[in-house]
Amino acid sequence: MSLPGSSVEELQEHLTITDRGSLTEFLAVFAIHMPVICGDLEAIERVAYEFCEDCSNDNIIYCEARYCPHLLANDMENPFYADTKGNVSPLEVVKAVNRGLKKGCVDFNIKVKTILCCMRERPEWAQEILDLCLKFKDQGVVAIDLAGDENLDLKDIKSHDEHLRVFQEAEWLGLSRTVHAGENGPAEIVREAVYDMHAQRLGHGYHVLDDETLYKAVREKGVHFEACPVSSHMTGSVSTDWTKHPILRFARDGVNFSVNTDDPLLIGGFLSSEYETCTEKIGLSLEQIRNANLNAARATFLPEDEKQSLLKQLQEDYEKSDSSQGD
Ligand SMILES: O=c1[nH]cnc2c1ncn2[C@@H]1O[C@H](CO)[C@@H](O)[C@H]1O
Repeated sequence: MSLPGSSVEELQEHLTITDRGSLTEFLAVFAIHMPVICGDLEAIERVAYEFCEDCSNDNIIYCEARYCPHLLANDMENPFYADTKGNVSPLEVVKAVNRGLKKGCVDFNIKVKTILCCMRERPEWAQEILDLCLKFKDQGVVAIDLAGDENLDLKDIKSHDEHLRVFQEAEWLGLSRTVHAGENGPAEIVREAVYDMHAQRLGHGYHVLDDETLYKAVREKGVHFEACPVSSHMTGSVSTDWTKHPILRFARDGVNFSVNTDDPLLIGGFLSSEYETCTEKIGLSLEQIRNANLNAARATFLPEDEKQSLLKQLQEDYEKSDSSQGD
């Protein structure tokens, strides 16, 4: 295996992004570590298992984690990250992730579901990803996503027809949908995600603010914004001035948004560091962060009864924490 650095600490320096750059630079880091686990089912299962441990250590009680099975597989003619073709299919990848999560959820007393990502640069994978979502609908896969660099699509400001088709089919089949849109791309991609791809949630979505009419419409529609404060800054997707961060406006306007981590390995922190950024840099209040978490629970892709019990648990925990502070 070839990896930069001669110790874990040195490797970490290559993987953790400390300077603000572009989304393209941000995504380029995946090329360092992904070839190491790509096609290695044992490693993939272990990563999924340890992900539960990391979540639990950060006091997370429920999480929807997203990944693209094809990026971890190596059985295609041109594997994305592997140097050579192997025999690990996207199906085997999903099974390995499910095994790791199943065990991890029990051992660390946490609930983790998954969202499978289509990639903007590989529309030819989309149908198989939809098929995998449907196949594993009762085994932890809760939704379909579209990830990747939005600027790739900017030539005609439109996503690939195949992605539109697959998301329309997902809606038709009753599968939940989220789309990375308006992160570094324009408001038009948000419009497309909501109206042409029927996204109930948006990955990031910040640039909706460039179009006030659209902003009003999606706000009224109750579309949920999955904001990722640290990464939004690292990818250069928002202003360098933290106090002008889109989520401040979202919070003020009562927009349905939540606080999430985007690629903890790259940003070198987990959910608590996002909260820290929200309070210390952006200036959100504790109340606003709690509201964001309640929004997150309401916007989960869980069945209604599980959603209600998650909401109840959060509310009870917040009340408990308030009353213990009053003592
Ligand atoms: O912030 C992001 N915007 C767009 N694509 C992303 C972002 N973070 C990660 N990925 C891409 O989506 C895949 C599944 O998570 C990752 O492997 C990466 O290629």
